Amino acid sequence: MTASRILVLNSGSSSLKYQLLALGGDGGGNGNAARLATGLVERIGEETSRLVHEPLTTGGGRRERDGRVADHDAALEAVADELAADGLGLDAPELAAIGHRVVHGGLRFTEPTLIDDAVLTEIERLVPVAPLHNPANITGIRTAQRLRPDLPQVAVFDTAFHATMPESAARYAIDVRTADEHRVRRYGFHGTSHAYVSRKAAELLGRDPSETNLIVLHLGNGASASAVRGGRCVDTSMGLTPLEGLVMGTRSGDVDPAVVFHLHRVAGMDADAVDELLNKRSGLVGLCGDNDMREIDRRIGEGDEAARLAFDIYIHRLRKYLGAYYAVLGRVDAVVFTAGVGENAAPVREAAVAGLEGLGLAVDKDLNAVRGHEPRLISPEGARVAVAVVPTDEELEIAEQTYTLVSAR
Ligand SMILES: Nc1ncnc2c1ncn2[C@@H]1O[C@H](COP(=O)(O)OP(=O)(O)O)[C@@H](O)[C@H]1O
Ligand SMILES: CC(=O)OP(=O)(O)O
Ligand SMILES: [Mg+2]
Repeated sequence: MTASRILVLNSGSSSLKYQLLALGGDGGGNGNAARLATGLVERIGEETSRLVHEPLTTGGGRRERDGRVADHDAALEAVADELAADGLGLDAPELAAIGHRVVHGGLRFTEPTLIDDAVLTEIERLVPVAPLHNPANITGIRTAQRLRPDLPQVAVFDTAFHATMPESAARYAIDVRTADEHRVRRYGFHGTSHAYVSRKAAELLGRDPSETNLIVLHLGNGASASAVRGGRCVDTSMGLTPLEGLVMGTRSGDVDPAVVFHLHRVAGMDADAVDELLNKRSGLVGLCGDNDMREIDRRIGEGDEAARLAFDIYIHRLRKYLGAYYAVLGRVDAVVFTAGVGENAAPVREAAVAGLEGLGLAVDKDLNAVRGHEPRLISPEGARVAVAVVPTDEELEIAEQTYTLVSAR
């Protein structure tokens, strides 16, 4: 059987990550998916944009291009050129569909969805509740439609996995009529990652996912925790928007909502100014000027007080959610770390569970220091609760969901 190619686009506020995969054919690694090319365009809109492209099957090496990429439209054009140079262009007949990561799907979208005008309008309507993400996702979709109007375009939503949250976790304790009228509730994000990592973690533990309870910590630039019972999400730390919960690279996570009125009344900041403060000038960058955990780690090593305090605040919040989700689940089989920080920052993992032996939680120092791309346990042998590192792969998950949907048409 010949494979179908799926191009996956993950458009962030200032970046475009992409992967081209072949699915449904014979052979190939990773189940039956083979990765053909991967890359990213970062710092879109700045003078110092950079494109990194890596063909994975042609034997050609990794290519980097520096120079301004004005917007997401130009970014996708540049990616299309790189793919074409490898004989993997968007005009290839093997290309079966384009899968898009869409961050906010609201109440309506809880499954992978074929994109038409009505779907696009609904994704646009959700821009106010995902202001950093949905606009970039929409540009990605429009450009892809322009380049290949004949191809199915599929949206895979970050919110979908969290649709199973019970009302007790999904509702805020505010006036019900106001909440319902404006659809103010907790949606949760990074769901594609939480779902993928939950399945992989159960596999690593040798357990049936339907009988496995997990706390999944997706710690990237954006960060969120999920409580997963038997493969279904029962609580997650992000809410109406991807601002609630953990301390992130540039986002505050939880604050007293009165901070917003206070800054309005005493500092004259309007809604947009506070929005910008909490989303872009808070979190690690607001606390110490850096949002990259590698840099923070280096500064801590030099005795930098601000970096130390930023790290401590980050860890304190993470531990609070760990404790909360332990109580939500009652029985926990594993705590699972994923995404850029979770997969790479051993000091974060160590500090997150330090002193929690009473809860059955510990990391083995040597196992925690191991680096790698495979799912692995880092808890001591025989530990009551496993602690694991499971690399996420949102692109593979989106490709598989996209392939399943278009193959069934
Ligand atoms: N080797 C590393 N050590 C510590 N932290 C790392 C390392 N590599 C990446 N990170 C962290 O991961 C973050 C990016 O995570 P990622 O999951 O790629 O985020 P996003 O998908 O939101 O762009 C970086 O900002 C940095 O803090
Ligand atoms: C929803 C979200 O926060 O996504 P990211 O981590 O990619 O910014
Ligand atoms: Mg991410």
